[in-house]
Amino acid sequence: MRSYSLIAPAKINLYLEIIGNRPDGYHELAMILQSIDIADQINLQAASTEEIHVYCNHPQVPADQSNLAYRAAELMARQFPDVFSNFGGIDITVTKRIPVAAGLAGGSTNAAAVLVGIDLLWDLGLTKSELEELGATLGSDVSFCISGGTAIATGRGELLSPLPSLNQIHLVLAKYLSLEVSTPWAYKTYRQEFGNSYVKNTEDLVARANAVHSGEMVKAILDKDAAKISQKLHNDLEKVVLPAYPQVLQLRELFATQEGVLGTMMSGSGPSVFAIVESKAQAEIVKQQIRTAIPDEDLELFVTQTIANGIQILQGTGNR
Ligand SMILES: C[C@@](CO)(OP(=O)(O)O)[C@H](O)COP(=O)(O)OP(=O)(O)OC[C@H]1O[C@@H](n2ccc(N)nc2=O)[C@H](O)[C@@H]1O
Ligand SMILES: Nc1ncnc2c1ncn2[C@@H]1O[C@H](COP(=O)(O)OP(=O)(O)O)[C@@H](O)[C@H]1O
Repeated sequence: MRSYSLIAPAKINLYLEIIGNRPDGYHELAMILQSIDIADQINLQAASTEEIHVYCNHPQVPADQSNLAYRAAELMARQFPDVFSNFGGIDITVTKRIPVAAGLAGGSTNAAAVLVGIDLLWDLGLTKSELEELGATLGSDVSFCISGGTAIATGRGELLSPLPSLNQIHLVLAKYLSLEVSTPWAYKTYRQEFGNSYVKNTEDLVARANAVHSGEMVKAILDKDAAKISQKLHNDLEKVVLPAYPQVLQLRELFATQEGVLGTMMSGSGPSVFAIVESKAQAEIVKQQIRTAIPDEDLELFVTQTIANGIQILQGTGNR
């Protein structure tokens, strides 16, 4: 039986600017996305059942048709019905290590891995941009997760311009296990509170998009300068999430006052918060300091780093 194992890394947002409302109800964004080395493992196994099944070890992740990994497989089955009926069903096993509902694109990167894996499993030979186009129909962050690394993302988040790789920037990442922030809530609240300050029509949107402020961050990335990157971190969604979630605000403030922390920011729609530090050794010290300040077992802490890749193939067999 054919099978593939893939590694699906999480992402953080080094920059997230909300440019305006879009006619499709989404928000026009200017983001800089960055892969990190916290990753899930996705195993795909051809099955004789002619059905798609998802198995997942995490209590907060549904193992039904709402799972993004399931939806990615279903999309491929719909796109390539003849190949699907030729190869039969698929068993998908998701081994979760990425914190769930954290602003780290956990579901999106699982979907990206399933697209890449099924392309191999079924010998489809799809190009990166074909896979990215399919990914964009599943979620705004799925396209990025395919190639990962460092990229400017505009539109809904699906229009990508790769940047030179930025590996080995050391990070400490924190997330309260039981705290979840809904992405639709975060954008809706932002629109209600700040919608008047930005543009409403397409012409203005183009003018505003030309004036986004991520240029300084791009320069810092090109210089691979962790200190400069740390000074230019930005996330508009902090304006609505921090006031509504005091625990996230507390984490953000605690990180900012730790010796050795170059910069700190919430990732995506939260509630995870990351800090950039100078070295792995420094990251371990900062992690320990945060643990001492907040001994709550509900707080998950990770020492991690930026990486230059998205979905990676761990192993695969092509024997039918
Ligand atoms: C906030 C970000 C930042 O990278 O990440 P997460 O916090 O989810 O990881 C993304 O914009 C999230 O991407 P993703 O989670 O793929 O979003 P989607 O499934 O496409 O959309 C979820 C919901 O978010 C809102 N949404 C999303 C993207 C966008 N440009 N405008 C929006 O208004 C919409 O309400 C949509 O229904
Ligand atoms: N494969 C998956 N992995 C994680 N979460 C998933 C998955 N499929 C569906 N979900 C659901 O998607 C929601 C968002 O989770 P996740 O993708 O981890 O966060 P975020 O969108 O903040 O990056 C959660 O409520 C979770 O139950």
